[in-house]
Amino acid sequence: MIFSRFFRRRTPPSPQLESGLKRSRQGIFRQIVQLFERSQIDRELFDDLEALLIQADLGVATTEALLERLQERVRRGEVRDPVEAREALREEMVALLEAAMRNRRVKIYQRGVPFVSLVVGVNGTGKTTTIAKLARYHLDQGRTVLLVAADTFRAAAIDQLKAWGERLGVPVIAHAPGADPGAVVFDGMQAAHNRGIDVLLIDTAGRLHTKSNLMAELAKIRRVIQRHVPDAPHEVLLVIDATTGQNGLNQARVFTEAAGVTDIALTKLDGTAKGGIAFAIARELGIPIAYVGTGEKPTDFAEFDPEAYVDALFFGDEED
Ligand SMILES: Nc1nc2c(ncn2[C@@H]2O[C@H](COP(=O)(O)OP(=O)(O)OP(=O)(O)O)[C@@H](O)[C@H]2O)c(=O)[nH]1
Repeated sequence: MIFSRFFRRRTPPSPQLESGLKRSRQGIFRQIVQLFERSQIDRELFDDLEALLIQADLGVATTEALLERLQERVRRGEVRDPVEAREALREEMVALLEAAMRNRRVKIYQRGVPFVSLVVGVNGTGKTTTIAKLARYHLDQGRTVLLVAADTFRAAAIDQLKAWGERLGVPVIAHAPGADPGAVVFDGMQAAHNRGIDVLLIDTAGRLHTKSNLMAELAKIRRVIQRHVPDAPHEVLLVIDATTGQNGLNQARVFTEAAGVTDIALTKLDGTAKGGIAFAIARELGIPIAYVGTGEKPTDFAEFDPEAYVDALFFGDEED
């Protein structure tokens, strides 16, 4: 447990996060921890920290903002040696994630009114898998779930959602490939009412066509939803693939402008050493990360917690 000597861990470990962030922790974040084994805070330490944070995918703007906060604390005399600087870095990283979390809408689940979640994002980011994970999460909380295959553009997407529905024992509303997504959503809303469903998870088409097409399609889906439940969708969840790094952030900007995104699900954290993308998302989009995906199984999923996330980047139970 070499890392525990360097940072004070405050959150209980989350097994999903701990294993999901292993590559990040054992790669760049280990090097970041090691920077603070030096004897003094100097220019070189900040330069090396800057390079590593950028390498970890925090992006230039977010890295500069973090370094500025740290340097300010050094100037004020609050941070006097590398050990204090490590602790300050941890605090600033948590604060950065928490700032976006303050924009979180409270999720209210009421019996008799379906909670409608519109899941958006580029194909291949893990949208369908995330829907399966969310379905399992809501089932575990005792809620009934219905899946809606509104990504009618690809036959495979419909089949994949049906397969998950079967595995999880959850009904799926689907039409033939090429059908009008609005019509599928209409049937989904009606089925939710008739069956007294608590949570409706809607899979949408993720092809990166023009922003105006994307907006038009999502606006239509919204109108159909609101005919049944005026204050829905209650959640517009954007799925971002962590392995695509800064590119994923650019896609996110398009969807944020087109879809009124309320929450982010950050997937495939297990497949990257660049877990720093979460900080760039939080700071540059200001949208809360609600969930993280840490593998292909429905259980490889966790609600996002800023402290647990930062701690999992710095601590692990590996003995190496
Ligand atoms: N390692 C890992 N793989 C994941 C995760 N989430 C999804 N995947 C995999 O990523 C691939 C794409 O996931 P999908 O859920 O099909 O992605 P999608 O966005 O629905 O994409 P389309 O089906 O192309 O619309 C699949 O092989 C998933 O098993 C994750 O958190 N970790």
